Amino acid sequence: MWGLGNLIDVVFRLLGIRSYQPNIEPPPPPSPTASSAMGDNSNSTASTITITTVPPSSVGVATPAVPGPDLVGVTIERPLTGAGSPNHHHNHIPSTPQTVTDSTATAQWGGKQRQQAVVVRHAFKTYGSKKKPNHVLSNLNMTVEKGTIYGLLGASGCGKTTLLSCIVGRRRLNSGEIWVLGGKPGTRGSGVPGKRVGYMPQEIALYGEFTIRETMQYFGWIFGMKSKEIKERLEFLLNFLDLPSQNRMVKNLSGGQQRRVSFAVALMHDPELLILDEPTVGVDPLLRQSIWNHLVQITKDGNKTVIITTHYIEEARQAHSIGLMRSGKLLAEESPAVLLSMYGCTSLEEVFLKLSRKQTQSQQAVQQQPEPPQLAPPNWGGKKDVAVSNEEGGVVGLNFHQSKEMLVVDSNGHLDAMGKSSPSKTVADTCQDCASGCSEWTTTGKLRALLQKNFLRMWRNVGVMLFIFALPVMQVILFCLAIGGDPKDLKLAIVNHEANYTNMTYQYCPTKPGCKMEFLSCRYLEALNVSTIEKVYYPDPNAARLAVSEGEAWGAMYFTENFTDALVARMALGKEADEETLDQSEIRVWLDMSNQQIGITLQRDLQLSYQNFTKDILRDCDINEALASLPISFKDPIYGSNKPSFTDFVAPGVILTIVFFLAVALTSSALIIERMEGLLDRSFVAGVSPGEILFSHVVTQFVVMCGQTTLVLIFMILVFKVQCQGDIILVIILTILQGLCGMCFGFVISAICELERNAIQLALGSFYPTLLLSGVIWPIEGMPTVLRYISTFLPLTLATTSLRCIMTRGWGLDHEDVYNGFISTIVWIVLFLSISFAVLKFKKG
Ligand SMILES: Nc1ncnc2c1ncn2[C@@H]1O[C@H](COP(=O)(O)OP(=O)(O)OP(=O)(O)O)[C@@H](O)[C@H]1O
Repeated sequence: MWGLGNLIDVVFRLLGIRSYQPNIEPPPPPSPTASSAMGDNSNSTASTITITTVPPSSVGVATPAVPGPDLVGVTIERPLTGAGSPNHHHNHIPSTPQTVTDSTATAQWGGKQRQQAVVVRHAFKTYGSKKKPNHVLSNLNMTVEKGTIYGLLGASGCGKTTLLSCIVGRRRLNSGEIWVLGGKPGTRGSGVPGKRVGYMPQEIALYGEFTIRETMQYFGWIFGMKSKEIKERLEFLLNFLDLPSQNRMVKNLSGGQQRRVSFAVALMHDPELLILDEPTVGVDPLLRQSIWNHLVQITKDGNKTVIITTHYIEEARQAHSIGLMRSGKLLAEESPAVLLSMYGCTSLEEVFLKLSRKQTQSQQAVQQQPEPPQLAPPNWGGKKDVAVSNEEGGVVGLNFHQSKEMLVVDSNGHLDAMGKSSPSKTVADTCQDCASGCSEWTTTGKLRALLQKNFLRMWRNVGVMLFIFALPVMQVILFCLAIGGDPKDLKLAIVNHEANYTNMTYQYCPTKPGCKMEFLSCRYLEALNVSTIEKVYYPDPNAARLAVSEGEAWGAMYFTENFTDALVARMALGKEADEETLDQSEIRVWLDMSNQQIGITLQRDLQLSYQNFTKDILRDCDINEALASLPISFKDPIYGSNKPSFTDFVAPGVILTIVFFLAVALTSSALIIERMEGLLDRSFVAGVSPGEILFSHVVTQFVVMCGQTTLVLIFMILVFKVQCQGDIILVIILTILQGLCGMCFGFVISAICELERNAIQLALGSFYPTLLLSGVIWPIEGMPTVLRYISTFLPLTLATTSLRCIMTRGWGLDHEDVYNGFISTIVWIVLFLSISFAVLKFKKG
């Protein structure tokens, strides 16, 4: 009879609310198919439902090739339906995992009741787009009993790794259900991913720059082990796996040694469930045998379970059960001895070939049928358990009686995927065992491990260290030396017909000091002795202009023969001056304005020099020199100086850009490299959450950022004297915040990009638009209106304005322009962090 829990759950379901019970999934009503397999009891209203098992074969006793303890004398219960012979091709996988509470109906190994460590039901998994799906798992069912070694065999690419990654919670099925150690992987309190599982992925997935000891310490800390425990375990594993000195760097080990270290990591915390993806590749036969012996040993007491994939099919004879996988299904799931006798083969390879042929034939037969059965989505209970019937129709000759022990709904309607060796211990209990540890958002061990890992990786990589600290300094130095200075030695082609032409570098031109109106052109040319201009002399205006057109000079200047007389007449006559006087008194200049900065500099210096020249004459003649100025008087500016520096304008934006994009560069690849090397997955499976990974990187980067910011500001402000009128504390805080913002943007990039190449492209691709649109090198007031709006919503724009206001105007946080920069930066940080956290959390294949 359903308990109150079920009733509440049904009400919740009707209301569309998923009730929360740690690790307990409310079971769907039993399907008719399951019912028939269960016999009458399935419909019983008794407090427990007793289910029979589907038998393996007529062979009731499976004797493994390498008999391990508990393996002799296997008793598997007979079905009530009597459809258990392999010849019946009966595929009675219960559509819903159900618990057996009647001990007579459970599988027994050596007289012991077996619990189920892993149950996979109706698993479907595709990669690729909906239009072109690559079906990797197609209605796969699998049962791994606790305390056994389960060998998962199959050709390359058949989906073994995919299945394992779904079991450890790193990938999600498209549909179907997986139960691991009584809970669903990835659910709260299940301990999976986490310390209940030891996972050895196919790739090495180790930090190359760590020593063996540091590697084990890292994972040991993550698993919450004490330093003493780690040391002891390390010593055992070094001996057991014949590893070299614990101080050897992983990257300097041979391929086989690296695989053994990887295996040691999986064994480190002595987990309940070991998932090993090809652990024996590249391992010599002696060690391979000792690995297998160890696996047999640890499963001896019935508490540890091992799932292992291997390409050496024959070595899997030592497993208690074998799952032969092909085309996304298990062709068979049985003990090696049963498989061999059932198919009359002498090797497992033969069995596999036989089964594969049968599967191909059955698929062809199905295709020839007028109405091929649809591959229906899995149906957990209810009337149409189509998936089960399809298996029968689609995979002829397969023995799917893997459910030696089914799962039964207990009196409270709770699902016991473990098969319950102790009636008092339910799945809920099992899961709650670890709930205290699993529900903590983090542990000091994990943080310690992650932080040490980040710092150690940087420390061990001198190139990265130099990059981190030398690059911003170099950028500042280069910026201050290369940008904003006045152009120097710009060639000006001068033609002065008041003096005789001598040669290009020299022209005799007498200057008369005091209030003497002679050779005024020479006096002006003397006033033109500025560092910007290098004078070159030409005999006539045409030659000078030709020099400009040929790029030999930036401008040509011409004084007429009677320049001095005409200029004096112009000043004396004032409004009476005739056209010719005006024309002759003119200094004619032709500039090359193709380079705006150079053209403007020349214009500025020619005009300033002329003003100085006239003021000098007027002063010598006791006339008010103010007459030489335009009647617009620029008083001392309120902010800045009368001779504004481009450096001061650009510096705030450059400081932020350097810190922002260095952080992007550092972080954007950090996660990708770890992910590509399988390290991220390994840490996730060990129980590290995306939040913890992000947090550890934020802390590491923050320390780095403080160093970078200090260096950038010291060089900018103290060494190169870029003006900073405001509070330096505000400058520091805003710069560090921008660094954090860049780091979070880097996280987003690394979370969404699969390849480092794509991350670099995205980071570089975002650099120029951000730089150009953020008002760093040109005022946003000069942009079209639409771009100005877009610009406002970029992470660097308001921050640049804010920093500029602090540094050049000396404003504080009470000014809108200043606090807007802080607010926008914080908003961007939160946004980027949320995006990367969400992507990391939900981006499973
Ligand atoms: N992330 C992915 N995106 C797209 N396709 C994938 C992805 N991972 C695996 N596949 C494809 O899924 C199929 C199964 O791959 P999987 O790695 O699970 O096979 P496998 O049985 O473990 O192979 P092997 O024994 O060679 O390791 C392959 O065709 C593979 O190309």
